[in-house]
Amino acid sequence: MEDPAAAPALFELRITADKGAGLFALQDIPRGTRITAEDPILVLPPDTALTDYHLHFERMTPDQHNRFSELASVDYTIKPTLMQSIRQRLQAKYSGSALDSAVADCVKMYRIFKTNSVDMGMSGSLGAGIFPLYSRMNHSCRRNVHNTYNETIGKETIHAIRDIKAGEELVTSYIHSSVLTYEDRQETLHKRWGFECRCEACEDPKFEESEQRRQRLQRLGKGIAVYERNDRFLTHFAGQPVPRDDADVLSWWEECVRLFKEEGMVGYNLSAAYRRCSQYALKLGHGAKALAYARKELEIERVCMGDETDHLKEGMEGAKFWIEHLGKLSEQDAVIDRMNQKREGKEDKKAAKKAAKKAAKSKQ
Ligand SMILES: C[S@@+](CC[C@H](N)C(=O)[O-])C[C@H]1O[C@@H](n2cnc3c(N)ncnc32)[C@H](O)[C@@H]1O
Repeated sequence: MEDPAAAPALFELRITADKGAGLFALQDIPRGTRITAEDPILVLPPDTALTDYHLHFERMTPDQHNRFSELASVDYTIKPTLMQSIRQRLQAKYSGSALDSAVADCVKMYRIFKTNSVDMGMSGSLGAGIFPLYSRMNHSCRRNVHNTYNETIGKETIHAIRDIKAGEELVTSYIHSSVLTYEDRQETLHKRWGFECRCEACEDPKFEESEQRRQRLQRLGKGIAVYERNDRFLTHFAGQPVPRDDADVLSWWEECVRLFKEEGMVGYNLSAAYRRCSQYALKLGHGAKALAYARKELEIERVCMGDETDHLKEGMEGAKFWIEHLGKLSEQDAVIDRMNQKREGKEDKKAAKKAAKKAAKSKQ
């Protein structure tokens, strides 16, 4: 078996001029390559209260503590009432200067955790984690890698979503709703991660085209949401054009696919759009088209995650399970077709017999 430690490194950690540390490719990395699959340094359960952070901090080994403490940190403001609650909580254990430093450690830990953590599981259902390499990756609104917590293998993975050249920085997107326009992205990134984004998308000379695509994606998304919730009176989206019927909504999803691809958004958004195309094609009775879209979804899923997707079985979330489902439907259709043919055959024979009898009678 090949020793992974002997393989040439795909990337290295470098200090940048304006973004702190970041990860940089040491060789060309083809689309779909799994760049890392790593274990967390620390995981906090969902909805951990700030007043409980110290419990997790105290449980860390010296090695975990050192790796964690080296990470970047944004100086989030903490309300005086919350500071008071942390203090009260820690008073049971510490006093005097030890109490002051325990409070300071708790705040420090909170800031590092919030700056560097990533959700694990669907909408953070498994909590949030700090991962040694993920936590060193900078943001881009047009990322070149996809990161996800893969529950099947229990690791955070990073995959190349396009061919990456040696020397390029590996950049992911910190924002889930990647169709945010420039202003909204800047606001979110500044508030949460304390920086002004000057990524490829934000500094694009064809900025207007990108902005128009994102605005169009937002409008399509809103119209589709109104149609799919079957609530044309959603006041929030008043005045929003809405697809007329299923054929129309399929064409809207197809436009989303085109725009996501043009924007280089080759991730969850694109695979979800392919799924909707596949579902509407099926609803409209176009089985072959539904399967073709499902295969495209699977291709994107593999690029972003690899093949270990058993955790996506429930509700056919994973593309391979959707494809299996489509296969079963077409098997059922084939059985029904065969039954119909058999029945029609019997009916034809009966009719022929009857006609022959009638002809014989009329000859007599
Ligand atoms: C998860 S850390 C990323 C690694 C970090 N650069 C380091 O030195 O460890 C997030 C922080 O990195 C910086 N950062 C990430 N993406 C950036 C970008 N596109 N422009 C400027 N700063 C960025 C911000 O300070 C942000 O709060």
